[in-house]
Order: sequence, then C-alpha cells, then structure tokens
Amino acid sequence: MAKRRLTKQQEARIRHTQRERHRRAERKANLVETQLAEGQLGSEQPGVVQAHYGATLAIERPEDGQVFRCYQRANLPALVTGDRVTWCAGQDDTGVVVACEDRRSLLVRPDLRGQLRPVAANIDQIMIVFSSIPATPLALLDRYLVAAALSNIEPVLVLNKSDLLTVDDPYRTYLADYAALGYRTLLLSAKAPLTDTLVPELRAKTTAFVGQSGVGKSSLIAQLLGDQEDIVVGEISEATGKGRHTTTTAMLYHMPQGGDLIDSPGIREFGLWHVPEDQVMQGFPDLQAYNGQCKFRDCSHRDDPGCALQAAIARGDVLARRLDSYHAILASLAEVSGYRRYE
Ligand SMILES: Nc1nc2c(ncn2[C@@H]2O[C@H](COP(=O)(O)OP(=O)(O)OP(=O)(O)O)[C@@H](O)[C@H]2O)c(=O)[nH]1
Ligand SMILES: [Zn+2]
Repeated sequence: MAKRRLTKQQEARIRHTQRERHRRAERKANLVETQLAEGQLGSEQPGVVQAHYGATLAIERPEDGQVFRCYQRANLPALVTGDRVTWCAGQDDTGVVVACEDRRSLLVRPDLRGQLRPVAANIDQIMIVFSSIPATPLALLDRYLVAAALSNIEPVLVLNKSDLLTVDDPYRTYLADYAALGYRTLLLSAKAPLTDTLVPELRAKTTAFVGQSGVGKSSLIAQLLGDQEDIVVGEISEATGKGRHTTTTAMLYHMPQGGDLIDSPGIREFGLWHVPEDQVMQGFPDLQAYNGQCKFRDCSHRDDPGCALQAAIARGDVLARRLDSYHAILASLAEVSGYRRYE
C-alpha cells in the first residue's frame, strides 16, 4: 500500500478541500432530509460502510458492489467503516443512510483531546504480524494482545518471514509459547503463496492487520488483495473527488479468495493506542488466573511476600517473561500520563 508523506502545502490544500467538502455536504444533508420527508428517495435497502469521508459515507450495495455517496440522517450515531446500514438511494449515485445495525465490535481510539472516537466496526479478528527481522519485542506483542482483549476482537499471532527463521530460532519458541497460552497462531511467509496458510483463516470474517513497521503487513495485504485495492479506491475517488493519496480513512476491501479486510495507517498502529492502566491485566489471561490470590491485596507482583504470580513462575506454571511484559506495559503507561505518547 502506498506510503503517504505530505508536504505542509499539500496538507493545507487537503484541509481546505475537506472544509469545502464539509460545507457542501451539510447543504446536501439538508437537501437529503427534505427529499426524505417528501418521499423522493428509493426504498430501504441494506448496505455496508466502505469508507468515511468527513460528512459523506461510501456505502456499498452488497448485491452488485456498486458504491454510493451517502449522507446520514442527523439522528444516527457517527458511522464508521464496517458498519452495516439501511439506506435509500437518491439521484446520481447518492443516498441517505437511515439506520445502523448493532455492531459486533467497535474499534475506538482517543482523539487529540482524549475523547474516544469510533474508527471501524464489525472487525472479527486482528492479525498481529511480527518477525524475527526486524525483531519484534515480545512486550509489543503483549501490548497488542491487551488492546485486542479490551476491544473484544480475537487476536491471531502471525509470525511472518518464516523463510528467514533459523532451525532453532527463538521466534519459533515464542510462537509455540503463545499457542500454548491458547492463542491462535500462524507461521508463514509473504514471499510464498498464502493459499494454505493465511487465506483459510480470513474467509467469512472481517480482518485487520497490525504490527510494527517492516514486519510485512503491506506485503501480505498486497498479495491478498491483488489489484482490488486500486479498483475500490478508484471508485471512491471518482465519487468524491478524493484521491487515494489523501485517503487516511479506514477502508473496507473484499479479498478475492474470501473475507473482508479493513485497513488504514491508523488501524495498523492499533495496539499503541492508549490502554487504561487498570485493564492491562485483561490482556494476560495466564496471569489473571492468579490475580487476587496474592497474600496482599495491593501486591505489586514483584518481590512481595506471598505473591501468587511469583509462586506460579517458580513452579513453571507461568512464563516469567509474560509478567515482565505486564510490568513493562504498566511502566510505559505511567511514564507519560495519558495517550499522547502513543499518538
Ligand atoms: N524474506 C522475507 N521478506 C519479507 C517477507 N514479508 C515482507 N518482507 C520484506 O520486508 C520488508 C518490509 O515489508 P512491508 O510489507 O513493507 O512491511 P510493513 O509491515 O508493511 O511495514 P510498514 O509499511 O513500514 O508498516 C520488505 O522489504 C518486504 O519485501 C517475508 O515473508 N520474507
Ligand atoms: Zn502478586
């Protein structure tokens, strides 16, 4: 996927265009309300939010894949990519969204003022991609797992670049450790066909890919989408005048071999969004099993007497590095107050 590096001038132009578009959209939204009131719109039909641009939504009609530029009724909550909606067609590939289905899951992230904003809906699973080169820190993987647990989205640990692993590579052990903890795991290479590895895991589901820079997310996604990305984004550009290079909104794609993909630069950084300190333990089911069994209620799980976690480690029932990871994540949260560090 193309990387975006914009100059200040380009950014200013984009902001200007966005403001203009927003104004036009507001006028259109009023018009749409009038049309709706006067019965000038088509009958209600199902749709999927494929992308979200300021005040307009790209709504895909599932039966033929055609994309419509829609406004949403004022009484609806903020809709996001992945939302299943009911909408009515207007003139010239436009329409209005009149209802939104309940969401199976919702990714939210704090904005610059710390308010949680929805980013994408109905994601079923998150592929946490990692590699030995560059070496992904295990605490980072654990951080993604915390974020996945808090979002109620199933994580899958994907060790990419299997072609670079040595026979006794420690990353093989790390992957096996996660499998032993009960997580789904995959070992694969973006340099090889994904037909028997990744593809079957994606069917009939909506997936997002996350992971640190350089682990191979773009390579995997490019192989999964083929030429699709251009086709889909091309359609949107035509409808809204917004080119692909200015698109930072989450996009929903259909993968030719089955399943949907929701992707954006922001979503790829998913695990680095703020995590509330008191909920970090939720991403560590193996540690959580012992939570509350320590001698002291305010046990720091370090060298306190009667710590159930330290005892479990000593018995070999818990991996020491998972507790290290837990402490590292807590420390990183305490270091700088709030989410800004992770923006
Ligand atoms: N040997 C090997 N190289 C790979 C594999 N997957 C990706 N690469 C290479 O790793 C480098 C980084 O891959 P990308 O797909 O750009 O990684 P990314 O995760 O999208 O990185 P960002 O865009 O920075 O987030 C590229 O040079 C790829 O060719 C793999 O399975 N094996
Ligand atoms: Zn303890």
